[in-house]
Amino acid sequence: MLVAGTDTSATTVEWVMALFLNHPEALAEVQIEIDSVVGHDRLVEDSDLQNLTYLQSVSSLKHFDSIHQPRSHFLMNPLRMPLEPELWEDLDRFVPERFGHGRREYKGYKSIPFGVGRRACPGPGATLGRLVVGLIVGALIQCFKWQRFGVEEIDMAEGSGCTMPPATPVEALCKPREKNDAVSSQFTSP
Ligand code: HEM
Repeated sequence: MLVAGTDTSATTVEWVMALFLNHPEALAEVQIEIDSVVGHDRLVEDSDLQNLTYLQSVSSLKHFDSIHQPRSHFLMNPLRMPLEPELWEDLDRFVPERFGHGRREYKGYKSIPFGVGRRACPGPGATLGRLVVGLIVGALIQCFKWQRFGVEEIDMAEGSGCTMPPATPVEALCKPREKNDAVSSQFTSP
């Protein structure tokens, strides 16, 4: 469980934050969404995720291809599926809406970042991966303002390793959002 759940989630959070840093307009939109769904008095919870559709759409872009190497012996290549132009239009464009408003990337099994069938990533309704990444990214955006160090975009080149981390670790500037002081303090409260 530790092995399946740590590097996979940490790497995906890093990629999702990189996407947000390169698309500040999407970051602003998600912050508005979180503020209106969750407010300023409590941290984002798992029951909120179904209503945070734009957050889920952007996160899906990177769930999309940050999968661990499949352990099954079935002859299928989940790493290729998100890169197939026959399955997906405008592959190189940032289009979170393709996953938006309740649409799921699994529809028709066009992408299976969490596997399928009996050995798939477990979870109540949503997979544990989707849940954990949604909660972490949601809390980071709810509580902090994020920006890149400069005008240069975050490098999206892939490094090596079975969870496919970024080639260059993602670095960014962040500062607490003042109106969320009450919520941020929950990070440190016992
Ligand atoms: C973005 C994060 C994650 C991704 C992309 C992901 C992806 C996957 C995939 C593709 C499989 C199926 C592997 C196979 O076909 O053999 C899997 C299985 C599994 N995952 Fe995840 N996962 C993530 C996060 C997590 C988390 C947070 C946990 C637990 C806290 C977790 C627990 C497991 C377990 C226990 C299995 C094995 C299920 C079984 O063999 O019956 N995963 N995951």
